[in-house]
Amino acid sequence: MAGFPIPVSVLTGFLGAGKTTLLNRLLRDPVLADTAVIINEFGEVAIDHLLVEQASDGIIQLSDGCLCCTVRGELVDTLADLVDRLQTGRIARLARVVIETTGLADPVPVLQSIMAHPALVQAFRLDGVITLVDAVNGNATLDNHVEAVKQVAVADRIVLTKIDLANDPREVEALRARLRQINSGAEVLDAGDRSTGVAALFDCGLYNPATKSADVQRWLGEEAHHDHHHGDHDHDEHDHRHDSRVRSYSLVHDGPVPFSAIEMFLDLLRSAHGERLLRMKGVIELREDPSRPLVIHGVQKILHPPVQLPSWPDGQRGTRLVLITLDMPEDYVRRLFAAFTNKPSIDTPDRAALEDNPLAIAGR
Ligand SMILES: Nc1nc2c(ncn2[C@@H]2O[C@H](COP(=O)(O)OP(=O)(O)OP(=O)(O)O)[C@@H](O)[C@H]2O)c(=O)[nH]1
Repeated sequence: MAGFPIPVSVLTGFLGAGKTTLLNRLLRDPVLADTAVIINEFGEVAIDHLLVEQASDGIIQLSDGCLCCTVRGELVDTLADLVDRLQTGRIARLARVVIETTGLADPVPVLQSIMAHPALVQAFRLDGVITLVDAVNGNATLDNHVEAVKQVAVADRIVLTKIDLANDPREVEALRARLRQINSGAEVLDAGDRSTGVAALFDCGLYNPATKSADVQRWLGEEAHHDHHHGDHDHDEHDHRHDSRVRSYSLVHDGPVPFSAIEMFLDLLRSAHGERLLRMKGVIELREDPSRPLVIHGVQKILHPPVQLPSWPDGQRGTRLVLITLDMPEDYVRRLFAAFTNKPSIDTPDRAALEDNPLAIAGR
């Protein structure tokens, strides 16, 4: 059906980080007409809801005058309901969905619920995760809550809010450095900047409707261009104890890889460490069809149905995977990848050995 899959953006950030404030501002942009806003609200009064409504001119109405849905039950039901309304003509157009998660939420299950649902995965595509971090409380929040670190780790865009309230610019810079350390692939933007608008925050997906092309480099983030990780934490481990649990790194292989090898690599990774794999995205040069890159992305054990692009958009072939992990032994992943791409090092079992007995190399 025309118009599908509908891009979904997930707006997350800790309690009071400024999600609703930013959303209200964004919704004034006419580009966001025909956007449905889903608010994952567990508080008493839906103040967010009212605020969103006030700023809502031009946005579609979902039911009796309400433009946003407040989710208390299942997010998947709300999304399925939106599709149903669209298909039965009760909504004329639905160009985009924005899900504002509750502040305490781990965003990974939200992403999973879209990807794991056979019908929803056809109707929606994940555009990106926008994570807000409060410049005043951000450091303490990251210290105290691993969920906050996860929110930063899985982000495609990070927005620093309340910089105007911060007393010490050096602390803001330290926070900025910390965010880059946790997630070097995501752009870090300032909420107060005029440029931090719709264009900067949406369309993080692989396919960019503005340029009508796929931008692999932008989608994967700069991390993909360095075959090394950024997990060398020179911070005090006591202060930043959660940060070091989260790693983002890229795996790069020049030259084509057989589909079976990639499939087996991903299967092993997901079965051995699925819950530790927060997010994964990548492009693969297939031996069977090297001119058409295979695009994969996944959340934990769930892999979005892979798609093939008609050609290599930026001319740069090869296999590039970006992994964001929690408590996953990076060494294991690198060895596994090397084994399947036939680059065994001296102390790494080769692919045949892995296929014979995959559990024998379970990590360390
Ligand atoms: N000075 C300043 N205040 C801000 C900024 N962003 C948000 N605020 C204020 O911070 C408070 C919380 O903002 P909200 O937008 O409600 O935050 P939220 O993340 O939606 O909050 P929850 O839904 O409770 O998690 C409000 O009083 C906002 O006016 C900012 O950049 N600067």
